Amino acid sequence: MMALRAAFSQVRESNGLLYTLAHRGFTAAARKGADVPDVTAAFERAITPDVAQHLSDHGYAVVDGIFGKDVARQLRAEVVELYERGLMRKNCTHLVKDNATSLVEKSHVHEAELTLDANIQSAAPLCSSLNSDRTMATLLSLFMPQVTLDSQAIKLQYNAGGGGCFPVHLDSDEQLDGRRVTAIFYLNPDWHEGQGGQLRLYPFPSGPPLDLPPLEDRLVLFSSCRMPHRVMPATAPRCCFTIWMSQSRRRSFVRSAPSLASLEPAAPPEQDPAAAVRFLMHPAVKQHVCKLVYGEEWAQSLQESHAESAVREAMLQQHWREVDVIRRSLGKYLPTIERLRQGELRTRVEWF
Ligand SMILES: O=C(O)CCC(=O)C(=O)O
Ligand SMILES: [Fe+2]
Repeated sequence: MMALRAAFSQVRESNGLLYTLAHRGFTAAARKGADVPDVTAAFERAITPDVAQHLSDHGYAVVDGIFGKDVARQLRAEVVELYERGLMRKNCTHLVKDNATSLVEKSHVHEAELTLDANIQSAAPLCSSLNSDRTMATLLSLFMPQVTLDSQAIKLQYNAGGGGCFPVHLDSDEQLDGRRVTAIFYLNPDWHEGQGGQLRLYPFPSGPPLDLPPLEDRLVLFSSCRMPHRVMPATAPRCCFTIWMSQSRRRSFVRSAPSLASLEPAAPPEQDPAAAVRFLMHPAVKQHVCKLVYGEEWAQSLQESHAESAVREAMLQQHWREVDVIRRSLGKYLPTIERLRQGELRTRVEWF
């Protein structure tokens, strides 16, 4: 542990630019009369080797009490202010069909990307200062040698309630972009069960879906490319912000997408069940297995997240066509998939 801490200080000291940016963020917060929180210390307390180990082994980790109540309230106030000043945009689901992308608005969910917009940065100085601090990415890279997180982006979200939610999705595709770790900070004091809005993770096949209430001052980390998740309908306003940490420099070393045929075991699943499980758990295959296993729930979440429209219908039809194709191409593995679903087969998942 001491050796790791020493290595961490060296990394930090060699990166003066990040410190300057973080300091500018704090100065802006201070000008507004806010206390100046020590964000670096908060991240150092939060991202321990144990947290990184849990993230690595299970694909997610939860840390409560990140900044303390006062800072959490300041962060929430910034998110609410951006919403009330009309500086947020409706979040959209992207439907890619016949080489064209249509955007389908999610009901009630509003967002602002801080990274690109100087106006929004100055309206939310504390949130911006969090994104300028690289401690979280540095520590995760140190404790999880599978990833080298060298850039990050932040998005603020205001869900106005009234059933606002997200469909089941992955945040990223490792063939297409560098996002590897999603970190969501929740900012909802006095949350109670009846308000919904839980983050639901699907850590298949390690366990059943897991509901995490969006509690004030809670941080949830998970694998951007390999952890399917959704947000349950929220009946009350719900605030959070997300930091996506990416490995941009090593992207070119990421293996290219293998074909299903090249991964398939030579022996049929009855003869070599272990090889069948390995095949089904390959990240390129597992995402399809999840879509099949949670097909109904996936469809329902698409319906709940968007108002009725022709594009939503097209999205649902596309979903069911995909599920059908997956079911047919994985036909001989269906009994193995069912056993995985029942938790009868133990297997190690590579989450990163
Ligand atoms: O609001 C949340 O809890 C998660 C939002 C989400 O999944 C996303 O922005 O991609
Ligand atoms: Fe997401």
